Amino acid sequence: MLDSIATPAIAIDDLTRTFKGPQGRVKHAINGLSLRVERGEMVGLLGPNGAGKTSTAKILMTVLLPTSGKAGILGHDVVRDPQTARRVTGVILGGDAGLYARLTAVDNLLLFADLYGIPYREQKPRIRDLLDMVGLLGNERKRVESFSRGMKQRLHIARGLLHDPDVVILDEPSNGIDPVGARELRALIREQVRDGRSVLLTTHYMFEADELCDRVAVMRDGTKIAEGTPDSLKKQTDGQVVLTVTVSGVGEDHVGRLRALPGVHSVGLTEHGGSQTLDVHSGQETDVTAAVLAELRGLSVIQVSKREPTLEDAYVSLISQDRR
Ligand SMILES: Nc1ncnc2c1ncn2[C@@H]1O[C@H](COP(=O)(O)OP(=O)(O)OP(=O)(O)O)[C@@H](O)[C@H]1O
Repeated sequence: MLDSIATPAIAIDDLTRTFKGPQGRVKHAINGLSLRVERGEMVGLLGPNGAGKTSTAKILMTVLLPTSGKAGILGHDVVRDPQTARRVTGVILGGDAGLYARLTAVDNLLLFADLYGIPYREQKPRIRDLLDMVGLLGNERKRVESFSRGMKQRLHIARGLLHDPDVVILDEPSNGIDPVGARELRALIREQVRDGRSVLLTTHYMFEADELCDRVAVMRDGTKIAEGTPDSLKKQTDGQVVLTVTVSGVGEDHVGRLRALPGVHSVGLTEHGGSQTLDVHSGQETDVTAAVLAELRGLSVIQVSKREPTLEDAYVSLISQDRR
């Protein structure tokens, strides 16, 4: 049933990958993961640092072997038939790896077109189309070392799509990209699905997953702890409100005391240079505002507001529930 219309774009079954840690201790980077990406679907793989997202992406890219379990791209097993799996897969990474800084954009693409075995006469028109699509025409004769991070990322996309793959794996593509560049990047990613490609996206940016993905899977410690549409995950926080407090001077002891308050489900703390944001999740039936502010007495509270839960809130709630 290889590559038939019923074959999922990506099929991962009971996948495990272990590494030897210090003192020979076995560490499960992936622990029994099963996941499908259907044809024409974009699925987000979310999770905190060390959850196993990149290890999963690497197995799909055929650069890391699984310890057990199976993974296939369009029915091509990544261990038994890595060459075919690679041929149908485009890989788009974040950061500097995978591009030659001293070469121009067009020379980078010509080099990879050779590596992908694209016939010589097709290379130039294909490269021109891709440079046009990612908005780099006019800069194609400049060396990559002179490119901004956003321009490099657009070149990564062109590189990943050179051999016109049906399936695309994006590993944290917008890491370190400024908000305008990241928005352009999201539009480019969205176009890939419109063109009929199937996409697996790993990201730390919840609004990106919410905006782009048909479904998301949340991993923690190598295991999938939740899966569904962004809306279905948000619904799990139905009946919750988030009290957001901009403050400075909050420590772990404050967070611990806030978590213990009656009616509080979870607490998130984000640092932004001089200030901090506390997100306190609670049920609608209990107004925790007064109790929270009492715990923060003596600190400099800048702003207090209430809002509906976002995908990020659902994610934080899932991750902290799993911790308990
Ligand atoms: N080559 C390796 N040797 C030993 N341990 C590894 C290796 N690669 C990954 N790990 C471990 O496996 C676990 C999962 O790592 P992985 O990079 O897949 O997580 P991640 O979800 O992609 O994290 P991040 O969001 O930080 O990129 C981590 O504990 C990591 O330290």
